[in-house]
Amino acid sequence: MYLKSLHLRAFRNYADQQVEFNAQKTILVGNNAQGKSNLLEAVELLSTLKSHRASRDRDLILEGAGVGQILATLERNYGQSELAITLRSSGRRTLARDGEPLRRQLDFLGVLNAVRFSSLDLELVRGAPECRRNWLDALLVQLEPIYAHILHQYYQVLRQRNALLKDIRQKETAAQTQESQIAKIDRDFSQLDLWDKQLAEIGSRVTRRRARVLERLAPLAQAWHNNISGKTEILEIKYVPNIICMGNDAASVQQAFLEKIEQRRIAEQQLGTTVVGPHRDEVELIINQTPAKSYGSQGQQRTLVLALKLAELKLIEEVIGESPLLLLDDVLAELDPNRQNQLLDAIQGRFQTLITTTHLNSFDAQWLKSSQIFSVKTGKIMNSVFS
Ligand SMILES: Nc1ncnc2c1ncn2[C@@H]1O[C@H](COP(=O)(O)OP(=O)(O)OP(=O)(O)O)[C@@H](O)[C@H]1O
Repeated sequence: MYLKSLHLRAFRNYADQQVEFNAQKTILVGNNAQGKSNLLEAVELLSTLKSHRASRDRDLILEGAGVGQILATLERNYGQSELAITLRSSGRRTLARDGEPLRRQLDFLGVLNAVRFSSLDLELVRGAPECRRNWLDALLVQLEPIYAHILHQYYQVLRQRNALLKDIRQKETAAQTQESQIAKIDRDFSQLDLWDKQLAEIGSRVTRRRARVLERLAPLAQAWHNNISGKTEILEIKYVPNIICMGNDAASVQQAFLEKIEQRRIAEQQLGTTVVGPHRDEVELIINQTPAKSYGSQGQQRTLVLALKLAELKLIEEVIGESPLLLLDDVLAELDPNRQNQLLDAIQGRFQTLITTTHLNSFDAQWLKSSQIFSVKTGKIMNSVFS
């Protein structure tokens, strides 16, 4: 797929900016805080409808404006697509594809696929399990947009179940002094049974999909890691689901889920929260039999993240049948020449790549020659004197 143009209206620090892409590689060069990452963020939004930096749409809209817009023209094997996201400070977003308003996010997701790689991605190795779950979920949404809906449903059920558990705990405390609370608790328990079933049903869909995607991703990442490390390191990626089950069929996972809920019932009631389910999954990253998180050197961790990102690119390409975009946010200059070359070799003109950087000196001359170079200054993009 190829992003032909992008039009940002009142988005972040861009008032009204049109960008036409005309090379396989685009380099955005500029000082800090000029708007380079903001442009990649717009592409990220087109791809996932989420930003890793903003939780509220209000922050994405140019300060002082009420409405912001991201418009894009994308070329895919099946033809051209026009994408539009309208952001409102009041919070309601609207989406359109080829001029038609879309009611479901699902119909927007999966049109533009992209893999983002930034220095923040080291958190994938170093950060809490949540970072790895989020990464895996974002990848799944790209491969299978319906997963966004499944995940949304799961967190909805989880929230309701947590509220009920909290309520039961409060009533139990009160029941020690008031008889009238006991009947209410009985009613809550029968409601809890219903939530258990829903949690197990939707939660097992999450667990099974995460297991499946890691099964496909792991060998790709292993091969890249082995290659980049000069065959000195062996990477292992292990999915550690909260619900452990021998089979991966829906019935077995659901059964294991319900059994675990039963085992942890007292703990859940005492804590007043759900302790069973994929919101407690972990993905272990192990290099030469040692957890990368605690023992990996910075260099090893960088190699690992690079291997994961290259594996993501390959997997999306395999599943979608088209090459996704690659967004490199200030990351190339941080890689040593060996890793830089590995990455550049892997891209080989196959993936449209948008790169942000504060300086061009670390780039290979050949690379610069074949790239389109823009300079970014206070929310304005100009053709660079280097191109
Ligand atoms: N909603 C907004 N309205 C106006 N300006 C904004 C908004 N959100 C962010 N900015 C501005 O955008 C700039 C940050 O841009 P960006 O994150 O793209 O930096 P960058 O060019 O990638 O730099 P760095 O190399 O530091 O990452 C800051 O000047 C910030 O004040």
